[in-house]
Amino acid sequence: MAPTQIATADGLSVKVAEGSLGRAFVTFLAGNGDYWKGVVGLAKGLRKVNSAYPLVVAMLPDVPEEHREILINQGCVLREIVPVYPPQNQTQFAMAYYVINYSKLRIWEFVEYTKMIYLDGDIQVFENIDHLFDMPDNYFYAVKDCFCEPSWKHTKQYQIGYCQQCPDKVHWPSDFGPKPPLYFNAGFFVYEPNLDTYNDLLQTLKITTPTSFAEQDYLNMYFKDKYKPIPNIYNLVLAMLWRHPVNVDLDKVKVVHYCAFGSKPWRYTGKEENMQREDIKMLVKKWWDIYDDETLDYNNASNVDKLKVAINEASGVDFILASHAA
Ligand SMILES: O=c1ccn([C@@H]2O[C@H](COP(=O)(O)OP(=O)(O)O)[C@@H](O)[C@H]2O)c(=O)[nH]1
Ligand SMILES: OC[C@H]1O[C@H](O[C@@H]2[C@@H](O)[C@H](O)[C@@H](O)[C@H](O)[C@@H]2O)[C@H](O)[C@@H](O)[C@H]1O
Repeated sequence: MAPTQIATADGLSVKVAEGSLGRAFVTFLAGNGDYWKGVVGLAKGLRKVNSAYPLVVAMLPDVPEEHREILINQGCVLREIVPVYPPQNQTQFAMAYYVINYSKLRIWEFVEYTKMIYLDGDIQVFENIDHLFDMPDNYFYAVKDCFCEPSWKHTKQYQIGYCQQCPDKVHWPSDFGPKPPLYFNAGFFVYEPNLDTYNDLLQTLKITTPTSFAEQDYLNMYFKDKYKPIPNIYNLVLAMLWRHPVNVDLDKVKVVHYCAFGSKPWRYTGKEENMQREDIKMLVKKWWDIYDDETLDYNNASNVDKLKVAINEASGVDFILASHAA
């Protein structure tokens, strides 16, 4: 396959063969708000669990230079991406800003990597999950979501109390047509970058009517035949703690997804519903313990860590050149 043209920090232009950079984690960052704190926490969390792979940040052009420098100084490999927008439509997204999440689709273009694990910026990894890269290729691995939060109130599932987390509690009525296929949370997934898939994702999006959970709905439709559920220890959607506690063994959870309303650790006030729960307070503290741990900062990292990043930094685009030149 054609090599990828990349620029190195010293201005040389080199070609990197597709797949030559192997495996990496990747997250998505947009805007000049405070999600960069989530990405710093994620970078430090992956370092704490001694992951063998770097963290790539797919970021929109609106991420300010100050935040980029912080992320570079925390050993992140920054890749600037162009936004992806869905077709113009009157859709009411569950959250208005979800429209920017379609830009996640750009990560299928990162074909200098053979396999990547995508994590939202509001996710923390508390135990090593490198073994997930060894799962068989050609599938889309993710954790089943839950339909019981009010953010689902527009759906038939929510209205009749049906949830894939407890399919025997309320059965799907036969006159509603076929039961919904298994549905994953798009905040964490294992996938393989591929240009054919990437181009088809973008082309298919142009003829797909947007729906309330934006790119999460779209990815569930697109990968419905390749989707393989993995245990929720790899992406604990926090609402599971009060919606389906019997499905959660917190002692075994490796990855926590701070997506419940009011649970973003860097914004936590404890005032929202469920946010005074002891388990929530414990998980928010666990996140802060990593974020505040200076021994986990990149400048205190091992040389192996720095070599890992240096090899991958070569895959950066011109803006790394620009930031060093600034
Ligand atoms: O202003 C924003 C909003 C979202 N995001 C990214 O998009 C992901 C998904 O958004 P969010 O976490 O709010 O979705 P949730 O899983 O909480 O519904 C975030 O984790 C970030 O990685 C971002 O970078 N800036
Ligand atoms: O753009 C749609 C988003 O949909 C998902 O978030 C939702 C989903 O998990 C619901 O089930 C929860 O009820 C809700 O709280 C939560 O925000 C993904 O985590 C996020 O990355 C992104 O794809």
